[in-house]
Amino acid sequence: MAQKEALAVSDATVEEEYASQSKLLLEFINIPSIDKAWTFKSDKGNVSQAMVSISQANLLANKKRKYILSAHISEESNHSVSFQWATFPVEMAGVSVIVPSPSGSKLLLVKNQENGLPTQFEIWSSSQLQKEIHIPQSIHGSVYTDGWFEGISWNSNETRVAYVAEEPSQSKPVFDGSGYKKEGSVDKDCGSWKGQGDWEETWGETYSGKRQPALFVIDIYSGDVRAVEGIEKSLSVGQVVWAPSTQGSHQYLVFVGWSSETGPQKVARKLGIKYCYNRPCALYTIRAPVHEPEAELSLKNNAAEDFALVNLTQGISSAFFPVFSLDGKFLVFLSAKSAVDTGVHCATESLHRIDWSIDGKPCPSSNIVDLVPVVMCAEDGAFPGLYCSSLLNKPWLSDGCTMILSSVWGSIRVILSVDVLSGKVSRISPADSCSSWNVLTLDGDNIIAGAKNPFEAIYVSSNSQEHGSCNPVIVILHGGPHSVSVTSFSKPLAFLSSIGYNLLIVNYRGSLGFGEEALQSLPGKVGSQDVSDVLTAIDHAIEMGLVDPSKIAVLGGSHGGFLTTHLIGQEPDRFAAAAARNPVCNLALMTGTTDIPDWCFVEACGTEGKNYFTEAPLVEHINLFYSKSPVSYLSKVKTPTLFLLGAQDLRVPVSNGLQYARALKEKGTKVKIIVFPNDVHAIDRPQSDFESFLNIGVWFKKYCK
Ligand SMILES: CC(=O)N[C@@H](C)C(=O)N[C@@H](C)C(=O)O
Repeated sequence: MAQKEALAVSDATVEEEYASQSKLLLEFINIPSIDKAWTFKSDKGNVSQAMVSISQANLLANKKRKYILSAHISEESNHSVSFQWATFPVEMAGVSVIVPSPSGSKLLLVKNQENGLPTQFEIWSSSQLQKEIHIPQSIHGSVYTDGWFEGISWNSNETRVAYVAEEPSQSKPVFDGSGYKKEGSVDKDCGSWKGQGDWEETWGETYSGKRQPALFVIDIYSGDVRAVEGIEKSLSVGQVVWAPSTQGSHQYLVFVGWSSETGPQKVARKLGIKYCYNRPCALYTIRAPVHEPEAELSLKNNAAEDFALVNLTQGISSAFFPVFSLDGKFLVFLSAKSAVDTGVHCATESLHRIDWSIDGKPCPSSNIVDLVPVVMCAEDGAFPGLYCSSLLNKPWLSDGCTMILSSVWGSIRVILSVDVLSGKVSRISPADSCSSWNVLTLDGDNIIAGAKNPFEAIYVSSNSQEHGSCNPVIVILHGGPHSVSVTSFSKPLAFLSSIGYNLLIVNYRGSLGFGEEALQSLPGKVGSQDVSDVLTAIDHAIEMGLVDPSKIAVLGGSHGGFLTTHLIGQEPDRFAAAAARNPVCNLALMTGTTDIPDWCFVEACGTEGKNYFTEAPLVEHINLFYSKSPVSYLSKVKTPTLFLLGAQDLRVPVSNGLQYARALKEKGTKVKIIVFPNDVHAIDRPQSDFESFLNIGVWFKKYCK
C-alpha cells in the first residue's frame, strides 16, 4: 500500500514537471531562426535593401513556417549602419526555396508539391507575379533544396535558370490477370496493376525515396525546360552555377559531380552522403542546352566535342562549392580531399583556384592553385585550417579578390577573409569575442552576420548556484565524431540551462576546428581516447569547483550517443542520468544496416580501415567492432537512461538503440524508450523535437536534481 502511494506521488510530480517544463520549452521552440539573407542595391547611394528568410516551428502542423522580413539598411556618414525593419513579416506558404536574380529585379519562387503534382516555378517582379510555370513529373521530380546537391542559378542576362531536380521516374512494369504487359500497351482495363520495378540505390540518410539529382535549364519567358545532356548516368550532380560568358559566345555550366561507380571502395553503391564529406567529387563543365527556336540550328552548327563533359579538377579527389569571381577571371572552390583520402567522414578543408578564360573553351588540364592548405597542427592559437559548411554565392568584397566566409576556429565560429590571389587568411570577427559568428550576406563591403590545448570544453552556468553549491551539470557530447559544438545560441541547450542545469559541452579530440592532426588522432581510438577526453574535461571542471560529482547527467546523439553509452558503461558510478538520441551502441550490428558501413571501419580500425571496408566483413572485424562498442560494457551500466529513436534513421538504424535499451531493461536498469515513427537521424520534426527535449528535461529532473 505504502509503495502504491509513493508511486502515485512520484507520478503526480512527474506530471507537474511535464506541465511546467512544456510551457518553458514552447518559449524556446517558438524562437525563429534566420536561414538566409540577401541585399539589393537601391538608387540612393547610402541605402540598400535586405531580405531575410526566417523559419519558425509550427508544432500543430509538424512543419516549419517560412517567412520573409525586409529592411532598409542605411550607412551614416560616420560609417555606422542602421536597419529599419518592415513592420511585419510575410509568410511564404508552400514555398520550398526563393532565389533573387543577380540584379535583384526578379525573384524566383520554387514550390515542390507532393503526390506527383507538378513542380511550380513563379517569377515575381517588385510589384507582381510575372510568370507561373508548372513542370510535370514526366520532365522531372522535386527541385533539390537540401543545401548539398541544391543549386539554382540565374544566368547573367536573367533569362534562364539552371537547377538540380530529381530525374523523371523510371517506368514500372505493369501486370494483369494474364501476366506481364509489354511496355507501351495501351489497353487501359481495370484489371492491371503497377509492379515495383528495380530497386534503386539512394544517397542514404535523408535521401530515402529521392531519385538521382540531374541538371535542368528553364527559359523563364517560354517556360521551356531542357534536361542537360551528355552527363553519364552514374554521375549525381549538384551545386550548379553559370560560367561567365561574353556576348555571343556559348554558355557553359559548372557543377559538382559525385560518381556512384568509382571511389576508393570501388563498389557500385551510393554510400550515405549526409554529414559525409569523404565522398569523392569533382567540378565539371558542360555546354548549357539552348532553347527553342535556336536549339535545332545550334545542334547542326556544332561538333559533338563542343558538348562533351569536361572534368576540371582531375588532380584532386574532392571539389565542391564552386564560385566565380566578380570579373569571371577565376573559379574558387573548397575541397575535402583530406576526408576523401583518409576515409574520415569530415576533416579539415582546403581552398583552391582555377584561372578561367572567358573566351576560350574550358579544358581538363586546368592548373589548380592551392590557396589555403590543410593545417595539420596550429601553433599557439594560430589559424587551425578551414571548416566551412557552406559558402555564400557572392562572397566578394569590392576589390574583387577578397572572399568572406565563416569557419570554425576552436569552439568558435569565426568570420575570415581570404585573399584569393595570395591565399592570405585573416580573422575578421573580433579575436577577443567568445561568440560564434555566421556570415549571412554582404552589403557592399559590410558583412551582415548573426552574432596549445588539443581540445576544449564550453561551460555554461545556469547562474543560480545557491550558497556555493553547484547546480547539477549536463555533459553534452556532439556526434560525428568529426563535428563540433560552437559557442552559438542553441534553443534546446538554452532550455536545459533555464530549468536549472549547468552545461559542460566537450569538444573532445577529433572535433573540427583544432587542426587536422588532432582530428585524425581519433579514428582507431573511438571508445577510449574520446571517452578519456570527456572524463578529463569533467575532472577539470570538478577541480575548478564548477561541477558537483554527485550531480552529473550526460546527453549525446549519434556518435555523442556512442560516448554517452560508453561513459555509463565504463564509469558506472559517475552519472546520475543519461539520455541518448539515435546512439551508436553496437558497431558490429551497425555495419550491416547503416548507409555508411565504411564509417564503422574507419572509426574502429583507423584510417587503414578504409582499405578493409567491405559489405561482407570478416569475423575479426566484427569482433573488433563489438569490443569497441558500448554494448561490450553493458553489463556494468546502472544509470537510468532515456532513449530517443527515429524509426526512419538510415544512418544509425533504430535497431542499434533498441537492442541496447532492451538489453538494459532485461538486466533491470531503468530505461525509457520513445520511438518517433516518421523521424530520421536528426529527430528534428517540430513535434518530435519538442517531445524529445521535454522528456530529456523531465528525465534529468527525476534522476539528477
Ligand atoms: C558521419 C556520421 O553521420 N556519423 C554519425 C554516426 C554521427 O555521429 N552523426 C552526427 C553528424 C550527428 O550528430 O548526428
